[in-house]
Amino acid sequence: MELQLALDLVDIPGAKEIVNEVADYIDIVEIGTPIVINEGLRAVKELKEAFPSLRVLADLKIMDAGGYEVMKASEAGASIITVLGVSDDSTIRGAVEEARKQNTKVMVDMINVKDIEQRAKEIDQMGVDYICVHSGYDHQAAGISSFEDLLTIKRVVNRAKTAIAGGIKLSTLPQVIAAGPDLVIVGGGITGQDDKRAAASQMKQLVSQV
Ligand SMILES: O=C([C@H](O)CO)[C@H](O)[C@H](O)COP(=O)(O)O
Repeated sequence: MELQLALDLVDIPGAKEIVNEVADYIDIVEIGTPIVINEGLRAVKELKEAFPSLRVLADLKIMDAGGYEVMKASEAGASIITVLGVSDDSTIRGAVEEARKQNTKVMVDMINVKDIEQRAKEIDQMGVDYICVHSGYDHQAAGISSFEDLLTIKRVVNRAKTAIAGGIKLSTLPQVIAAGPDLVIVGGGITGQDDKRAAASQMKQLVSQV
């Protein structure tokens, strides 16, 4: 099981500062959607250059033009790029085709997918690398968690790796780990702590036991 750090509410220097603190304990660093909106793919490029041994995920949440956008993120240094599960099949297939050419990977974010079971089965057949259940900020504010969705995808996904994101904290991590995702994505559960290094270290210790 791997740990991904999601960076959302910082600029490029702030992102580098946090990764400096926690790099020993994370497998993947995510350049979150808000950073991409503020700073563009330059953020992906700069983080990859600063931390070449880490995989960088570009959380573009692609909804259209999958092939083109995966190409641009891959060229910037991303190893994994996100596409939305609510997108048209052609967008997801285009993203997968381009990722294969670029030797990068596609993660499908299931945020706002209504029928998780049915859509996860369909997407799993499209050759994507990860299927991620996700309770985004707005759902978290409404008290919605994606834990039940994780159990669903664990049951029906056979080919892709499974991942979960959205409001995961040290206190909820053991329950998440027990469900057996391949990848756990944590943002505020690390970046919102006074001692980020300690939080990342404790989380890495837990996910590494599996
Ligand atoms: O994808 C995310 C969100 O939609 C903002 O772009 C976050 O990276 C994801 O939710 C993980 O962050 P936390 O919820 O703070 O753990």
